Amino acid sequence: MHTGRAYLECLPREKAWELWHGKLEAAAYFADVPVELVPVVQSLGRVTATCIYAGQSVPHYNGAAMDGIAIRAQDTFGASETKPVHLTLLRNHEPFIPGGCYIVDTGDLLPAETNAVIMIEDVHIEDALAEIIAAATPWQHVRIIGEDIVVNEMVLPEHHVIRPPDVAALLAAGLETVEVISRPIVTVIPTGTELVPRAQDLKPGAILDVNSHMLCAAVTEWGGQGERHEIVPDDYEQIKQAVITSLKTSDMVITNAGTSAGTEDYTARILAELGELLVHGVAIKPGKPVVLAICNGKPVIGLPGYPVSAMLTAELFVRDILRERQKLPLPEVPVMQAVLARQLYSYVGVEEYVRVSIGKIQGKTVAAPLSRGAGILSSLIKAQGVLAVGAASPGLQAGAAVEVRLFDPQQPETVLAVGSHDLALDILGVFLKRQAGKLLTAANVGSMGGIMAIKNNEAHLAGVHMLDEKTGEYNIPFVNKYLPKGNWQLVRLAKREQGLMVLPGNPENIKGLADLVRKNITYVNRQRGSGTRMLLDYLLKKQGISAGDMDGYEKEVSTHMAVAATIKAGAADTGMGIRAAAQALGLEFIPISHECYDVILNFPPEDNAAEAIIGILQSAEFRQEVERLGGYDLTEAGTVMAVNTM
Ligand SMILES: Nc1nc2c(c(=O)[nH]1)N[C@H]1C(S)=C(S)[C@@H](COP(=O)(O)OP(=O)(O)OC[C@H]3O[C@@H](n4cnc5c(N)ncnc54)[C@H](O)[C@@H]3O)O[C@H]1N2
Ligand code: MOO
Repeated sequence: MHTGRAYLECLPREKAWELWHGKLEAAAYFADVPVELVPVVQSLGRVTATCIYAGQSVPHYNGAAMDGIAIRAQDTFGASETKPVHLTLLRNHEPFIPGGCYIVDTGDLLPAETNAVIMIEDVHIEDALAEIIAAATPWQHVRIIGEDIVVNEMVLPEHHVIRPPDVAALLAAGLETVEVISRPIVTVIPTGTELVPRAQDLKPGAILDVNSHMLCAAVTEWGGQGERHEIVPDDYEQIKQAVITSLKTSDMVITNAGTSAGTEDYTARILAELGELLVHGVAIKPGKPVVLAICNGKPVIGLPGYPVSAMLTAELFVRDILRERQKLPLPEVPVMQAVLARQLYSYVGVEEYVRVSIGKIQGKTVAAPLSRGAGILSSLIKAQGVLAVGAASPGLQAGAAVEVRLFDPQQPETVLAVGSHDLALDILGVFLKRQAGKLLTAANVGSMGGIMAIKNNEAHLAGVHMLDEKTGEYNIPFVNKYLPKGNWQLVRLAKREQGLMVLPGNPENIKGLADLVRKNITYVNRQRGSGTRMLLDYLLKKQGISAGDMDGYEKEVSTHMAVAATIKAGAADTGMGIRAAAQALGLEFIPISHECYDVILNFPPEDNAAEAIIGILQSAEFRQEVERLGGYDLTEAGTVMAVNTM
């Protein structure tokens, strides 16, 4: 039965954490932790449960620390260059006699009754006699018993993360096993009737379960042991049973999806029934509907279904709980100060996490926001970090100082591309990494957004394809108009084939733009300001076709792929876009025109990146790789179309 009550109360993140952590602490979740014995040779990264004491001394015998002769020190007293001492060389099995010595190698057991070693380079051996010209001090060049570790001495303290030299020290101290804190077992239960386990089972409306694998991987990264439960459909009793069963074998249970207000979102009610529901709803975005509960003294957490929400809430509410349970140190979060590349609106009352690409441009570090949708998993892949827009903030202005939480403290040198995206840019990124060791990061904001980013020194590179209706010329009039200053150059990347996409077999027999005004032909358009829309308007005007006579001119979508998907779904007969999009969805393509996709490069003169990029664009390897995508002509790639050095 659905109660209709959506959320308890959206708590601020800090409050939710305090409640969550406080209750777990009160339940002794961080104190009573299971331990286990593991072979020392498999203990890397584990955390010692107790202090570990040596079972034997290291070394456990007195041994030679150098190659040389083992002697009794008092036999050498008084030796000098003018009064050398001669010692008798004894064989290994011969008993020691005063004035005798043995040849030893580093690590050899020191022969009985000797107490020092003289290095071989300080000895002259002739006729079974060793001549020395300096006195030795007792125990010189000898590794004495326990020099390193003494039996019963503490080798490692408790709650110590075992590193490679620790493995060696434990073994040297005579230990074969070590008591460590057990890895917390975390069962991840993917819920949702729409979920399927394998890509081959996908059909419209079905969703591939990727989150459970992502969350198990995250648990592993945080020291735990992720156990994936099989998919449970949206059924109150089945989810409840899955949680009950999982609780028996786990230290923590994560359910994924079903946290929100939908008719089949049961998580919160189930957890309230099974234990104490602490939180349902945190004032964060993404991740608002997260559910936190304690059942049988164990944390049970309902993570939202959208992948980005699931990942970010796991980082907020799972990671440090697991680390603390294992006594693992909480790593310091690396942060970087940056300026925001463009304006960001945000909801007041929720803390919003925006994934960003980062680049250092003309001396300042710029953070360019990426797609914000909770379902846009690729934003987490492309981003170098996340910035939090505080709950009280309605948003941030372009140029605002922000602090970015970095995913990786080691930031490679980046080339930040802001503008219109094209598949060729991804390939440029691969070449740039190979040849110049730089990472190409991209934020897609359209051509005009790219020009503005260059103008404000907030991008190294901008992809642009803008047609000037008056001259029929691409890009050059725009850079000259909007970028009167700055150290930029406009470089040709490709000519892209633009055309009409139609269903396979071209059922309406569309041949060109003139067909768009035919009765019964429906069109799907690109949004105003997009390069494709500019091109269509230009060509319509040139051919004297009135947009008003078209059915669907007003129907707008915002990507090439969305045009293709609309036609594929039968919601329009045709629409304009690039060949690669038609190819991707198996549509037929009627070529209409070519457009010029160029890049504006913005690097200081001393930076060789611009040169490297132009070199790549001109290379045969790059051209071939891009042309293979279909619909690209790279004959002019790498040609500088316009420059400005003001
Ligand atoms: N009326 C309202 N609707 C929604 C609200 C709201 O406040 N009022 N909140 C939205 C927010 S915010 C989020 S986040 C989501 C959370 O949704 P649920 O946790 O209930 O999850 P589902 O609706 O079942 O799934 C959301 C989405 O994620 C996909 N999904 C689920 N599991 C997986 C998985 N294992 N692997 C990959 N993808 C998965 C699922 O198919 C859906 O597409 O609710 C909003 N709605
Ligand atoms: O909380 Mo949801 O994750 O904002 O989309």
